[in-house]
Amino acid sequence: MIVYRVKEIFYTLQGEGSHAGRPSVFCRFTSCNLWTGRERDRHRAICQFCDTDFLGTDGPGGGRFRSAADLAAAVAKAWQGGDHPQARRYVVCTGGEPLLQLDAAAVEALHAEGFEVAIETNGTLPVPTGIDWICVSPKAGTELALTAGDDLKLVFPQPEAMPERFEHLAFTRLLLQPMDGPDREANTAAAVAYCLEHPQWQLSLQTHKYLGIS
Ligand SMILES: C[S@@+](CC[C@H](N)C(=O)[O-])C[C@H]1O[C@@H](n2cnc3c(N)ncnc32)[C@H](O)[C@@H]1O
Ligand SMILES: Nc1nc2[nH]cc(C(=O)O)c2c(=O)[nH]1
Ligand code: SF4
Ligand SMILES: [Mg+2]
Repeated sequence: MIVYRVKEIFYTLQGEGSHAGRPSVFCRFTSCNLWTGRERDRHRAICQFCDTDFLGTDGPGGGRFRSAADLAAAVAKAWQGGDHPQARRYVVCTGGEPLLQLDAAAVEALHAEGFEVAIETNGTLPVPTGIDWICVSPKAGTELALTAGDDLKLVFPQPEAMPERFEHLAFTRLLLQPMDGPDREANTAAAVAYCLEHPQWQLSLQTHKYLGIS
């Protein structure tokens, strides 16, 4: 039986959010509940601005893993940082929407391989126990199932999901990330202006795109 479908597994720096700059293995799960991933469906998706190819299992390190232990072994194989007393191994589970697949067994197996486990999620699905770092990125037109965590990283601007709506939630940090696409420059300027006026919000840039790394 195939348990986990993964688009790609790769080692890079976390580009976004509070852990930007941290060496990380990215485990990108296939599929999302807010878009099919097909360009022809984008205009009618709930989430229309996605910057990611999460379809299939054909990326570097991707595949179909038959158990949590197999998945964790593939993640461990991708880690290139060795072991150091001041740097725990770090895996970022993303997608697609990782919470369609990531379960307590996978989190446990990743812990057993020595990883601290982070997740990037749209916040619409319940989380399994044991995840060490939760980043929720809310999407207009959806209801949040996850209203507490570490980073709340809002892609900006989304007219139907403005920052005020999320300020009362129980997150350690509130971040605005400029929406990439044809208006990235204007969106970045608008996000800078918003943070300057509302200092409870901080800017999150997608630094990997500026650096030209994955
Ligand atoms: C591709 S998503 C995968 C994880 C999950 N489905 C989610 O939406 O959080 C990873 C991160 O990229 C952000 N993102 C996606 N498209 C973006 C865009 N065009 N500009 C800026 N951030 C984007 C998401 O909001 C999320 O924080
Ligand atoms: N370097 C890098 N940092 C990231 N942070 C979140 C990402 C994602 O796609 O979830 C991402 C990504 O795709 N690459
Ligand atoms: S929820 Fe995340 S993965 Fe799904 S389409 Fe939106 S940004 Fe992409
Ligand atoms: Mg990305």
